[in-house]
Amino acid sequence: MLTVDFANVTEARIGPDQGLDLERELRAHTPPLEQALEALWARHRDPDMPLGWIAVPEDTETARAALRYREANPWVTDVVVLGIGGSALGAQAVHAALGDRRVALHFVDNVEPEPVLHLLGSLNPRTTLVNVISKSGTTAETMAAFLVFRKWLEDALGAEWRRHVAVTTDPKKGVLRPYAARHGLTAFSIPPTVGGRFSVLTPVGLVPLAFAGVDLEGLLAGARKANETAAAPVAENLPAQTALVQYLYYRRGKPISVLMPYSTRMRLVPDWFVQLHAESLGKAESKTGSRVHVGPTPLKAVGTTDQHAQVQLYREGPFDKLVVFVRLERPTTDLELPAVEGLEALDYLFGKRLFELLTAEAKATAHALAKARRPNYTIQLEQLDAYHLGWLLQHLMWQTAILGELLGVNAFDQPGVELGKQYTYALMGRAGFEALAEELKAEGVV
Ligand SMILES: O=P(O)(O)OC[C@H]1O[C@](O)(CO)[C@@H](O)[C@@H]1O
Repeated sequence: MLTVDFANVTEARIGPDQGLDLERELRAHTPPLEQALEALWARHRDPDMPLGWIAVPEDTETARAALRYREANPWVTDVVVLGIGGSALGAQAVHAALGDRRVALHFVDNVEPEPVLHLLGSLNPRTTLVNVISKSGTTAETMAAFLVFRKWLEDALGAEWRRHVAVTTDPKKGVLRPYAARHGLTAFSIPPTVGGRFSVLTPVGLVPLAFAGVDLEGLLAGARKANETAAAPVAENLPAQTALVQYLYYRRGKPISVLMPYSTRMRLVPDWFVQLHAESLGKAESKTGSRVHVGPTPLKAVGTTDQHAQVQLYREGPFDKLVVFVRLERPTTDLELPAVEGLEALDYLFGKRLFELLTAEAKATAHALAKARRPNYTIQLEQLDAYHLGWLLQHLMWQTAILGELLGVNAFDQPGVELGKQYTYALMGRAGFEALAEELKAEGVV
């Protein structure tokens, strides 16, 4: 089960000035929420709409293909994922939470030379598979990494390098697809209707996660469950409800949305969430073309770790945050805290279990924030497994899409990152970008 405890956003818990009368708000906002859900569901199979992520969990064949690929390549000890943003963050998050470590996954999502060289130096090319992932098949960082790793493989293996590369990209666009065809490389397709940050359950995530031993069918089944809740009436529709709470607080002077799982294993889920919310919702223009400059600022945190780094600010700083906790209801395994003679001051811990302390810390922090009139709600997962993580990820995708509808923006483009990419091309001397290079010179950038 995935449930949400909204007690700490209610007026009863945090006072009328910061709290919501949730029942009233839900009633008042049922029409726009219904409209948002209808708009998303009605177009989710439209080949011209970027809503393919809704149907992705039904595609169990891709998961089977990923598993077959893993089984056909038992020699692999290390998978290097070359990808950035939506082409890396989802798999990284799931891998950190559930990867079994029999095959090591490495993510190259930056172009800083030292870590790349360090990784190359630590790998055996004979047992390494390079999975280059790019929806557009053009991203400079990913392409640069591919140039490096492809040569590294060829230098060590000669013509055999081809068996060590898998390409995951758009079925038609970009430079990778024709290159893969020319060299007979294994290639997986990212459905054109699924944007990068919504693609964790496509081959983008499924191929590396198959090697990491993750239960792919579990992930998809959990995501299908999230779809079920997103199809429910608003009164039982969790993604609609969390989107509404996010929306109302954003409109009421809380521009920052924190995601704080109480789990080191889930520590990278907020990184994935940050891209999801930031690129989807941070927009200059509304769907009707008016200037809006909207978007909650997503912030990442991990409990309990960040209790000792960020919670001071959350509790006493500006009243500008909505904090969302993610808490597990039971551990996968646990540890008892032994009694130690001479440390009787710690006897409140003796005989207790680590998970009990973790849970107490999460509940205590949520309540301490509420006492300081800081709204927060808690997403509760029965346990950390593929099913519940798949459910959470798809829930957050739904929340983002619904929030986009409420804010009146297109949640599926990212025009704001384009100019920076073009300036990079100009600085790197790419043909066709001479005018921009001149502009940069005239403006004193170079
Ligand atoms: O998968 P691609 O096309 O290489 O893109 C990587 C990332 O770059 C962006 O286009 C811009 O940051 C993201 O939306 C995307 O996830």
